[in-house]
Amino acid sequence: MEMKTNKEEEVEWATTVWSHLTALRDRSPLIQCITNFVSMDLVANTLLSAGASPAMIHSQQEFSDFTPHAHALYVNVGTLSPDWLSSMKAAALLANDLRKPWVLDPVAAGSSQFRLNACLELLLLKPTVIRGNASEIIALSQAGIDMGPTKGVDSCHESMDAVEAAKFLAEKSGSIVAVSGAVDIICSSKSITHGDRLVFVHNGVPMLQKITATGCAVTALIAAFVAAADPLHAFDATVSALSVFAIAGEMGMELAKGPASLRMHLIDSLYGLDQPALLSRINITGLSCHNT
Ligand SMILES: Nc1ncnc2c1ncn2[C@@H]1O[C@H](COP(=O)(O)OP(=O)(O)O)[C@@H](O)[C@H]1O
Ligand SMILES: Cc1ncsc1CCOP(=O)(O)O
Ligand SMILES: [Mg+2]
Repeated sequence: MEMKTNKEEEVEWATTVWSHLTALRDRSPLIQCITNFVSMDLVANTLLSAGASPAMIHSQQEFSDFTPHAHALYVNVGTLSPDWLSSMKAAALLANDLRKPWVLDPVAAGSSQFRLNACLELLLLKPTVIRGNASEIIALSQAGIDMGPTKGVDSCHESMDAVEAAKFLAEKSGSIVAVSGAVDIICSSKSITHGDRLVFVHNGVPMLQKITATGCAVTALIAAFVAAADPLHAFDATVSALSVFAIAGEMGMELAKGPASLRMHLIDSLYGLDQPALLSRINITGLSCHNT
């Protein structure tokens, strides 16, 4: 295999991310969201501004009519209760039967035994992608060993501390695993279609952590990018979603005075993101296609 230079890698990623964003805008996929009460507004507005179509449909009675029309399912355990959990499992099973991608956000996975068990049960239903912060991914990878420290929905680890946990979880689950933080990490294991891959996205601004539900919103965006992509390109679609969201955060930060105005400018920047802005900011390391 020929080694690529950093510049070649950067140009290749810029082309990949732009083509995934264009596909999302052209196809405008319908995303079924079963997400927490805190995040519903930001998730829906993020999906709309990126070009997708969100629908918050969480009642099992509606799934047989609605889910066949959705292009992907997004499941988020942020405000979990036992009946929401049965809805989530029913929706994930149906998505699998219909061969539609589904994406899991294990919010605060290590905060209680109920939540951790729920996330592990959902993992058995084979999400296409799992996206969490470092503490969430570490909690899932160590399940049964140690609950570890918790700060609820926020992370008490740096994303780079979760590289080994992410690799382990990707191997164990067969899902693409994404860890958000100062550096976003995306990995998949050799045992799955996407091969043995590890990619780092170096975009974003720390202020994104001061807006509730930005993690939930970027996971929903992953569902939309994966929905608009060929299933074989789900890994690159995941990288693209994380990169586009973080770049919109950087652009929004240039106009913002604090978290509240960043929230507004983030959505505007996502809506208006064009190719020159993307090209000038993109900062991804790791190969953009199978290296075998
Ligand atoms: N220190 C940071 N610097 C730059 N971007 C960050 C930082 N921390 C988080 N982000 C970005 O904020 C968004 C939400 O991630 P994060 O805060 O880790 O999720 P969660 O809300 O699930 O904890 C992601 O786009 C991520 O890249
Ligand atoms: C504050 C809070 N409490 C339960 S869910 C939630 C939102 C968490 O959102 P995120 O993990 O994206 O910051
Ligand atoms: Mg957060």
